[in-house]
Amino acid sequence: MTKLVPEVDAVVGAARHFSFPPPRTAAAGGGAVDSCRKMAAQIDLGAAVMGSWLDSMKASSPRHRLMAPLPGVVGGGDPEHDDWMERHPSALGRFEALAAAAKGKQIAVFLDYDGTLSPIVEDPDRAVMTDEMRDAVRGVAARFPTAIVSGRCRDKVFGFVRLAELYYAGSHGMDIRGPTADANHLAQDGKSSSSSVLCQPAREFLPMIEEVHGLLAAKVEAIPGAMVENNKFCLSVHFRCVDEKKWGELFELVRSVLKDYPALRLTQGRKVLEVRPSIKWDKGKALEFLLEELAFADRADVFPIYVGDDRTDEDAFKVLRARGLGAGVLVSKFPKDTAASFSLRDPAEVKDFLHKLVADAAIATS
Ligand SMILES: O=P(O)(O)OC[C@H]1O[C@H](O[C@H]2O[C@H](CO)[C@@H](O)[C@H](O)[C@H]2O)[C@H](O)[C@@H](O)[C@@H]1O
Repeated sequence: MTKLVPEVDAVVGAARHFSFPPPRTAAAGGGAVDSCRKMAAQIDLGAAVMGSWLDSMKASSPRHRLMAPLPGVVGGGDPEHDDWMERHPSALGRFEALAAAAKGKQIAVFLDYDGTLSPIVEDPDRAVMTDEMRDAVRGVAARFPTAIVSGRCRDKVFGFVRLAELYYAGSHGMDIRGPTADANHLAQDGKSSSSSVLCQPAREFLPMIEEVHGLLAAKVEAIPGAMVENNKFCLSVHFRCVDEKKWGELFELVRSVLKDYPALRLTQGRKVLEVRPSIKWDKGKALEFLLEELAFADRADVFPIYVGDDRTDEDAFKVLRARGLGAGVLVSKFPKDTAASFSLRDPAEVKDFLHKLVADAAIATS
């Protein structure tokens, strides 16, 4: 039986009213990472249901936009907006509360790339980061340990960010490397060094991913606008530029290829189907690994801040919430079910937030 199922239920299940700081739960409290390989166990995801996948693909493009509040009106007069903003206040508007919770603690910053540091665009190869955003990330990295956690291939996201002093967790956390130089040094060839690779829990899947990439790339040619991106340990099948009437056909095509690869699973991001190894590893596990790597895992005086916009970032938000640690910040203009505590509307607000973090740290140490 083919083992594919959308991961939307986990996100929907997170739709509760949360206070800040988030409550500690016993469930995931102690989960220190011994080694990435040890935690990469196989999981069974059950059977796929075509209808629910199509619903999920449609839900990856919400139409109900969060309005900027009108002067004197809490949320622009929209009760849904007001309710959502109450549960996920702006990390800028409530910056003082967030800074107060972090006061005296070691901050560590984890940043998703697409939709967080760069705006979503039609062509994935053109999702560049502005110099202003790079300056903001550089400033944060000079103060706090900072990581990029992306679904992209590690070298590709490094090519966009080009800051050697960061940690990079590519392929949804399945390819982690540490900083390669001090804050003023950029890699000469625009590529990252392999000498600082810390964790690759899906290495044995590389030949299979290559093979499936070839099969999928050839097949999706039949669907105008569809495109397969090779992210090394996972694949992205993009449908942003595909006519909605063809989404079902595209999904069936992907499923027809994956039925012969039960060791792979399918998840979903923003107008993208993600083909990944069926190992129990995601951005949440990558966050745990990095906290361990930084020797922060067992410290109560650590305040991780994770900023992301996508369903795949929910795994990291859930880790923070389960541990009662730090703050998850969802980047979204739309009310979404999320385990994050705070929100920001778009990458421009992310940039302002990063600047504020640096300014606040400067005041605290002056
Ligand atoms: O974890 P992330 O860094 O957010 O990466 C997730 C996926 O991001 C990219 O796709 C998304 O952004 C594209 C460019 O704006 C957009 O065209 C696409 O529709 C989005 O899904 C990237 O291309 C994927 O490989 C990543 O998995």
